[in-house]
Amino acid sequence: MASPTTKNHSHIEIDDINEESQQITEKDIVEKDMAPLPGSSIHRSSSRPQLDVSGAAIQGNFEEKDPAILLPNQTDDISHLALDIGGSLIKLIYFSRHADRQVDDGRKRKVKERLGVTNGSRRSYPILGGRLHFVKFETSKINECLDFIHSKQLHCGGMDPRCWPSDAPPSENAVIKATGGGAYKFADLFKERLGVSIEKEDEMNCLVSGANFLLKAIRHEAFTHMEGHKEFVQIDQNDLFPYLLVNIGSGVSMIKVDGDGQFQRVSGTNVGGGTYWGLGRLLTKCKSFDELLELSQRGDNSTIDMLVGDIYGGMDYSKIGLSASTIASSFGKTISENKDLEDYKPEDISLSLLRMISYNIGQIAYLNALRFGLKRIFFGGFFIRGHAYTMDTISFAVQFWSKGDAQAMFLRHEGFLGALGAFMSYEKHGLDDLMVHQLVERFPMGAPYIGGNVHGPPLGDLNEKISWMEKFVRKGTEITAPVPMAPPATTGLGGFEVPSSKGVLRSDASKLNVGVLHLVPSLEVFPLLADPKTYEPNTIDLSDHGELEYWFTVLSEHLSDLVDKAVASEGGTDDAKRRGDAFARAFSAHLARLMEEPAAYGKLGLANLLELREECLREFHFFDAYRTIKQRENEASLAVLPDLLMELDSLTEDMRLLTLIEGVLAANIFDWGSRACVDLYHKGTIIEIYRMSRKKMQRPWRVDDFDAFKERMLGSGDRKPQPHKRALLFVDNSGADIVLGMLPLARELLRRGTEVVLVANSLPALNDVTAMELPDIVAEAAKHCDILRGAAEAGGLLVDAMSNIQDGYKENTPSVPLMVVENGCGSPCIDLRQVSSELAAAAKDADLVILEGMGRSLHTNYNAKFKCDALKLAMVKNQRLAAKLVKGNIYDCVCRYEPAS
Ligand SMILES: Nc1ncnc2c1ncn2[C@@H]1O[C@H](COP(=O)(O)OP(=O)(O)O)[C@@H](O)[C@H]1O
Ligand SMILES: CC(C)(COP(=O)(O)O)[C@@H](O)C(=O)NCCC(=O)O
Ligand SMILES: [Mn+2]
Repeated sequence: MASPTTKNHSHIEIDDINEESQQITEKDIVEKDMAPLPGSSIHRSSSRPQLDVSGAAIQGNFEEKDPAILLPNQTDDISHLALDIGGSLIKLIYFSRHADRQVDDGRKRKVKERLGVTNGSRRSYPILGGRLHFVKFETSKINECLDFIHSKQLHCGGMDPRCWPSDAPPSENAVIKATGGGAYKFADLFKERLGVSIEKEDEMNCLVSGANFLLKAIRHEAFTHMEGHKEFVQIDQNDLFPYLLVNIGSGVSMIKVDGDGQFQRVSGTNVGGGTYWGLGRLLTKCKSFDELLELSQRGDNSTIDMLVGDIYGGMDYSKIGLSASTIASSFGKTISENKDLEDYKPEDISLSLLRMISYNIGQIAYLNALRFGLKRIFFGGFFIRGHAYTMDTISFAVQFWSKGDAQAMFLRHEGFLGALGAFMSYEKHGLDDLMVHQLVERFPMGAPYIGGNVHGPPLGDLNEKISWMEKFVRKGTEITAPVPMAPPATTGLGGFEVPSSKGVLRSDASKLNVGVLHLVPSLEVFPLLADPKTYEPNTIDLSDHGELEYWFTVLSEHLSDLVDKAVASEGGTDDAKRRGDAFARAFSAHLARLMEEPAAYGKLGLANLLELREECLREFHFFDAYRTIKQRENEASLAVLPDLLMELDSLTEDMRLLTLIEGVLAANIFDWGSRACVDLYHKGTIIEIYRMSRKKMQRPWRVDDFDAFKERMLGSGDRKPQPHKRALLFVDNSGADIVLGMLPLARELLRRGTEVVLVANSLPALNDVTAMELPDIVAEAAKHCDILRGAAEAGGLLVDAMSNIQDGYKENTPSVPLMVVENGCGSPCIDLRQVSSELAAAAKDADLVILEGMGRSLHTNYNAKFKCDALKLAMVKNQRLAAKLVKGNIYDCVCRYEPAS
């Protein structure tokens, strides 16, 4: 019987949030390896501490997912912290180890044995997980930075990452990598205050290795931003170089990048971010950079700038392509009038200044690109600050001067390039070896609200985090989403109109356009994808505003029911209620944030939203909200399974196959993620609903390739086809769905000599069955079925689970095996670019893939093409999706069969 499982979810860490400032700058990124990487291409200085890996041994169980490495001969204290101390801002990156240790159950051991799963794919050494946190401070407030490092003991990183950060004081030779001018300027202060030495890394080198890493390893890193429209650019790793990197910090560096470690600083300009902020501050009396930026949004630069129209009596100078609204001379109007500074609106000054500087940088950048024949220009640095108008202005300049030949692109981690490069220069981290599919982006609870500087000690535990959420939410109006989308507005000739004042630039929020990137070294690309390069998991692209609005409403309306289930799953205690409330607030805030700026967290599809919801639940320690429901439905379904099997066995082969597919589709109605279905459940018992659903299974289904599938399975006439060798069944919900739908189908395949691998979620999501739960369910079902029993035994599934089952069966079929693998996901949808190594290994011999359920086969993968035969089975439990995807109605069914492509 499926029992509620308590998985080890401790890898879901709490992001540190500062209560005092209500600002967070923790941009947790990447987890990383601890082992040195041979042949790594980034520059490494010989003076840096090296890891002594002699005598390295795996500590603990070799079978463990990410066993720690013991380095007995390692003596150096190697810091897990890197800094970029610039003229304006300090960028800090630190590493924290994943605290999780996955449960190493019997199923996993068996699967590894049988499928030959390795730890990670290509490596000869084990990998330690972890993640990088991204923080920034104003350079003028360096003491806050030092306090932060001290409070988190970031400078005391010992070598054993499992107890890192440690409480041990830094040893004599503790070293922190740092780049930027402050690495020189503040070296003594670091020694004095923290007792650590700063090891300086070259700034340009760091910028380049940081940018190369981001462009290669992070899927939605680079984007264009034109006329308010943000579009992510898929970078082909093999066609990245050469490019121009323009880092707009206090000053501006322009670097021609030809490869890893191959670059030349070809130009720069002293008119940069420091100029905007410095001059702006003097001219407007603004107290912060963000205030200045916000002012610009309400400004009208035509009161300050001399426009072409001012010179040409309101006319365009069309002969040379200049519209009347083009700026002829920045600040030019202020000379001809008898006015003082006070007579100008600070808003107008800020805008004029912003345009002046952004255009200028865009133009110089383009000229340098032209000098070297570079088509692509990436802009980084914190001057950009994710600000739509700044990006539009730069893009416009590049487009205007290049006549559309060159393209400006921006980076989501804009200001962290140098710090990232400094971090990567630690020999042991080897971030540059990471593959894009090993990074998973997560969005911490604070993401919708905060960003900015850290003051005071970070938050510690869940309780503090909830209080913070409560306190923050009480402030009501502050929870709005930030960066306004500039409206499409150009004159067609030259120059933008005044930016829209629609929306507000929340000074504290828009900085967090990056989420948390976890490194999961064991993730792999699903080997059976026909073309991983063009594969896009999401069927529904939420960049269509109507679509976005609809799905946001669906998820919002579902929220209270979900909270009820989550709270009940934790015993309905006051603590659970408080957590439930905090979860609802956090998730709603994400939705609000994304409603304002759908691309804030990278390209947004429905699958991302559904996953975000699960992540938010886990963040507030709801590890399995539907556990009781799942258990109840499993029991009810297992009770009727023997009758169903008998009924199936009495049918002819043809009828049986049809009845089995009907059964899968009918049982897919048990979906607690669908509003319509949840309403249904109030109207009858599980078995009644199942029967009703089966009765309604009239063919033809809305998408009905059953006949083609049947022909492949059973042949036609005298032709008896070879059975498939191995089928991967991506299973969906617990209860009837798995027990009365997918297991009987698995049994049929087994009966026909096909090995079956049940592919289930690694973590709970809605009422989906997990890989952990499946062996118990299979064991229970096997009590009623020889085929299942033999196969489960052959697949090593019954070793633990069946230990208390009395043996009453004759082993008359030396079966093909039935196995269970986890898919590496914790969401109702599945992104096949990032699956577990177990699943990747199981896929090697598979020649049939069956995807079941709306999440796995409609919201995601409906359009996926496979190298092998594929069957997609789902009941469409949402009216809009039915109409859009299959031109049908709610409860219509999809049976899509696609032979190997
Ligand atoms: N909170 C902020 N405080 C000061 N400057 C900021 C802030 N946010 C963005 N900026 C802009 O970012 C610039 C600094 O960018 P950055 O990439 O950190 O360069 P640097 O390494 O020179 O400090 C500033 O000159 C300013 O234009
Ligand atoms: C979350 C789901 C994808 C789960 O469906 P399943 O994969 O279990 O068939 C689905 O229930 C869904 O799209 N729900 C939201 C839409 C609605 O409530 O109508
Ligand atoms: Mn489901």
